[in-house]
Amino acid sequence: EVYQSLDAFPLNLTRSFDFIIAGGGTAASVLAGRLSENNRFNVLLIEAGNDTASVIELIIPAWATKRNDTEFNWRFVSEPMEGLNNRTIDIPRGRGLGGSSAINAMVYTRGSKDDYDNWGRVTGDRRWGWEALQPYIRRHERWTGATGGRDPTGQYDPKVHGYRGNTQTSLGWYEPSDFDLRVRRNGVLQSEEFPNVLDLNAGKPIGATWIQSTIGNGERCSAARGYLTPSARERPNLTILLNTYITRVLPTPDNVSKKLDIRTVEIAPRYGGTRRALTASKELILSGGVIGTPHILLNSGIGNKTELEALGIPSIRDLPDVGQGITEHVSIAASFTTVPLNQTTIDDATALEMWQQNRTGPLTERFPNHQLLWFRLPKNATLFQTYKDPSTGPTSPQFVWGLDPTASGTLVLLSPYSRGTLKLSSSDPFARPRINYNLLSHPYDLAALKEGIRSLKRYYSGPAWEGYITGFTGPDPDVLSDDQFEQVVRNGAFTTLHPVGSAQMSAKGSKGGVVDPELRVKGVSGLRVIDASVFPYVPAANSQAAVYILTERAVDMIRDRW
Ligand SMILES: Cc1cc2nc3c(=O)[nH]c(=O)nc-3n(C[C@H](O)[C@H](O)[C@H](O)COP(=O)(O)OP(=O)(O)OC[C@H]3O[C@@H](n4cnc5c(N)ncnc54)[C@H](O)[C@@H]3O)c2cc1C
Repeated sequence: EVYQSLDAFPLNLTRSFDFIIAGGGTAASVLAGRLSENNRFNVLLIEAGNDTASVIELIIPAWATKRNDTEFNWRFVSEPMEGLNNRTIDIPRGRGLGGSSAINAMVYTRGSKDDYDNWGRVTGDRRWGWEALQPYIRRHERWTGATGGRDPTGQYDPKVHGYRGNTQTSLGWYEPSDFDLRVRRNGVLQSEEFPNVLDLNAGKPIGATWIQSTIGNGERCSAARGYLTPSARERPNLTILLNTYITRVLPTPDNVSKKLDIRTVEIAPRYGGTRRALTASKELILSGGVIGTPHILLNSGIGNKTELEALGIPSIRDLPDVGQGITEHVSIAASFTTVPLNQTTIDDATALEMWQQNRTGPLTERFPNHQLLWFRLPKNATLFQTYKDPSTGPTSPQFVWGLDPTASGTLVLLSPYSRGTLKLSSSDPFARPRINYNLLSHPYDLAALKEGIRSLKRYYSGPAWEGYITGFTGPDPDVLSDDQFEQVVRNGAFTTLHPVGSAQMSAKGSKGGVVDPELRVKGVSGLRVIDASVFPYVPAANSQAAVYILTERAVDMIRDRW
């Protein structure tokens, strides 16, 4: 059953809930869908926003940004960052069922083998490594081929996909363009540094890859649409409560064990009002995302004791790492010039007709480019004489660049050293938290972006680009002085919306971190955190696939326990 608001939610619910999932986003939708498959489990999911599943702008892939309003987007704003010459940046995050997966750009990239092996290393738990995660990597996915049914042979590896999962994935509807073929030709001619890769989701995405998306039959497949399907919503053991704000999690008052037990969630109507408390009989699972989760923990008195008490919030568990260590990809714009391009475009009315008639055409895509270039710097790059490479290993790209026919775009640094923080601004749970990613606070990140630009220059000087690329507009570290380059980057850098790691998992005995490798809050029983906040490192990839993988893994940990 779906309740539209707390007011509509019956006060005298006789049912008790085995699991309460606090937050209704990407991870939460997977949890609610999977746990309620077992009719022994009574599951309640609580979400601050509205339903998203039938909002047309959130279904048509090219229309994703049309609902960039506060209904479906929290629209946080960062604090001024020193590394960005005191600029603030916008921090969009999904609000509504499916969370960020309902408003994101749908790019489907799992990351590299080393990304996951590194999770296994830092948590001392091999279950988080690439090989051990293979069943979960496939379990969430339903590969659907290419939109419109064209033959995608040679653009993906059928062996590495899942076919029976909930998240529909696909290649785009377009046939490869002359530009795409030029990219592939260059992949052969420059195969040493920029090879062609058959499938970006096979564990070693280094080279030119075709883009895959969480799109099925020309429609966005958010976590809400994939897991909270009409038939899942009909389950008598699944309750969804919308437009309800989680203020805090609360300790169990009559707890007899010495260990702090937390299974109660305090909630209020979306815009404030009388608060209520609900207790799970088995577990409370926090899935508020990279901003919501640490915000709720801190509001509850779980975090840095000194800082919380200074705000007048009684500490119930001193965990100084709550809100610490947020990692986000940092990016800069760069542009090359090309010979005049003869690009045909389809007008808006025709595009809409194509989508309506048979779910084809440009509205089935979010981006105009069909391929991505993932790359690493040469092993002997002088930069590594000064800095240890922060990327997780040789299968992890250090950069990604969208291969757009205009040869202009965004260069993304995938493994930055800089780490950020989230802190409370007041003891009011409705007050916005103070978010500072500290972008470009570590000198490696700036130095790496400089080398990344040089790699792009080498790429576009490859033999296949003769007669196509005519120049480089910049920012060019070989033309600008060091100081000029630095100022261009600091004044222009932005992010790619993949923040993670505000409540990180760490090894069982480790004093650092917020959750153990089973994602239980350290020193607390009854409470897990399952979402992107637990990632100890940002993957060298867009972050949603890793959330699906992590959550499917976590579902089995919960099932094993109960
Ligand atoms: C605009 C945008 C574009 C992106 N593009 C891509 C992309 O192309 N590919 C990709 O892989 N990744 C992309 N990402 C990132 C990816 O979507 C996220 O990493 C992932 O969805 C996060 O999942 P999550 O479960 O951790 O959090 P979310 O999905 O954000 O879920 C958190 C949920 O908790 C709810 N919540 C928070 N606080 C409270 C509270 N106090 N009370 C009640 N509910 C609360 C929120 O409303 C939300 O529904 C993008 C993200 C954004 C915002």
